[in-house]
Amino acid sequence: MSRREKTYLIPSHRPEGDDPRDILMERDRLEAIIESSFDGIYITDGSAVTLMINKSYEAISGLRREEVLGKDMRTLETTGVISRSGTLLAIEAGTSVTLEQTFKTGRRAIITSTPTFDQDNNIVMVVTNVRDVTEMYALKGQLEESWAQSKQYRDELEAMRRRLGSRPDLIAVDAATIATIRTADKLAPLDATVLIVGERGVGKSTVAKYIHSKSARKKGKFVTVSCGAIPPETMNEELFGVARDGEVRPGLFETGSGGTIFLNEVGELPPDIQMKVCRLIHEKTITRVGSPDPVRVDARVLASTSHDLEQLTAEKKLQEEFYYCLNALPVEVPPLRRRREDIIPFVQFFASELNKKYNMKKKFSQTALLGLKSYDWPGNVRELHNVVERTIVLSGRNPIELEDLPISDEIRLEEEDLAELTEPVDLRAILRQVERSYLDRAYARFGNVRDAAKSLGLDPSTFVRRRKRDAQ
Ligand SMILES: Nc1ncnc2c1ncn2[C@@H]1O[C@H](COP(=O)(O)OP(=O)(O)OP(=O)(O)O)[C@@H](O)[C@H]1O
Repeated sequence: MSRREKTYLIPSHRPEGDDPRDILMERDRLEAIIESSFDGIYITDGSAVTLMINKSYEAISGLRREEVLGKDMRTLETTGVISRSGTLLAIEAGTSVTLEQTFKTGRRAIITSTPTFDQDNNIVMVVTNVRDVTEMYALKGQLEESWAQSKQYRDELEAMRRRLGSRPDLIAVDAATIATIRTADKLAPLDATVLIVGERGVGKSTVAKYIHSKSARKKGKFVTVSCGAIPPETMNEELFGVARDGEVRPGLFETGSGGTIFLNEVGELPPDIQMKVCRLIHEKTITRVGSPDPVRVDARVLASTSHDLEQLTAEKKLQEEFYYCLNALPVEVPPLRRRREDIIPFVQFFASELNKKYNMKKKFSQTALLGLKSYDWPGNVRELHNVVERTIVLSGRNPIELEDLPISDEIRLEEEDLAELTEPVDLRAILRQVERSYLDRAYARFGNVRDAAKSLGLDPSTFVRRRKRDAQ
């Protein structure tokens, strides 16, 4: 800044006898204070001609010194350099004026113009404090956007909860799981065979039960047939029942009449049984062992597999007809590692169930939770349940730490996993920004620290301290 500009700063009149060197030093000191202010400062003389602006003003407004220095506020207003002049309003009103100002650069600020009077009550100077609100508006925009987004999520969750209302034990937080549940919702009322596909322990039986609970057959039985667990020699009798020597023993399929039959690991069924199940699906009839008479079984068939049925068909382990019989409406339950947002809710859900069961109050530390979230879970939800149970029962510590997990050796927390841990640091920064905008707004509204602090329930010294801190 040139000397000539500086001479505007200190009024030219001075008491007789003052040393001009002292005055110059005093002026420099004042200059330095104004220049180092975080707020923008804009000073005019009593007739609204610009005397000085500081660096912060340039930064906030995007205007350059030479665009405004020596200019009358009326000119700046009419040429659109600034929207409305606080200085002119303050001169007119004879008191402080606060308003929002837009600059020709598109930036925005809250300004407070305060007139200074001489002994004869003439305005000699107007000092305007300028606070940047561009960032605040950007933040406000971001905040509104995330509000809108979280409202959308809340609505979706709410809708999902309404649908899951009768099944509070069904965890579906990750978008991938929600998509699976949506598909299940569409298929549930159709009374058609659905093939539920997914790795071991992902929740295929759980989805089958869900479909049953949302179907017209929900009041009927849900009969699970563990296809791999029934010895082949007795399978026919167990599934289709026996009618021999006037004695009838109904099989599993018959007990499911009126409800749903769930064929778990359907690929394990031997070929002769596969064709009989096809008949059950298409004609809703079976024949008991020992009798040629058809018996009506009005059941819906759901099936699950963790194998590639197409490959089993190519290998001739699965009859082609049976494959087409099953595969018309497939639903995929993704592995847990592809729906990681479910992991922590699962842990919390299982932990609360197990704490009740064992009368404990164990919790997992945040790092342990992130460790669990980062693990790949080859055994999916079933493995997760086992790990949570083992840890709750065996760990001597509360909260349970990462090292207490039986899988801790296999967990490698990467930086991106820990990003969730460092989130509170970002959050703190965001909160500071929000706090700052509130402090600034209050100050702009009341024009003084005391009232602004009071409006926010703070004492003035805290208000000043926080404002200073948040500005850094
Ligand atoms: N979405 C879910 N909400 C709550 N619990 C679940 C969910 N998915 C799975 N589980 C629980 O995880 C365990 C394994 O689930 P489930 O038996 O449904 O898996 P699966 O895929 O049918 O297993 P498998 O392939 O071994 O037959 C069960 O204890 C089940 O209650």
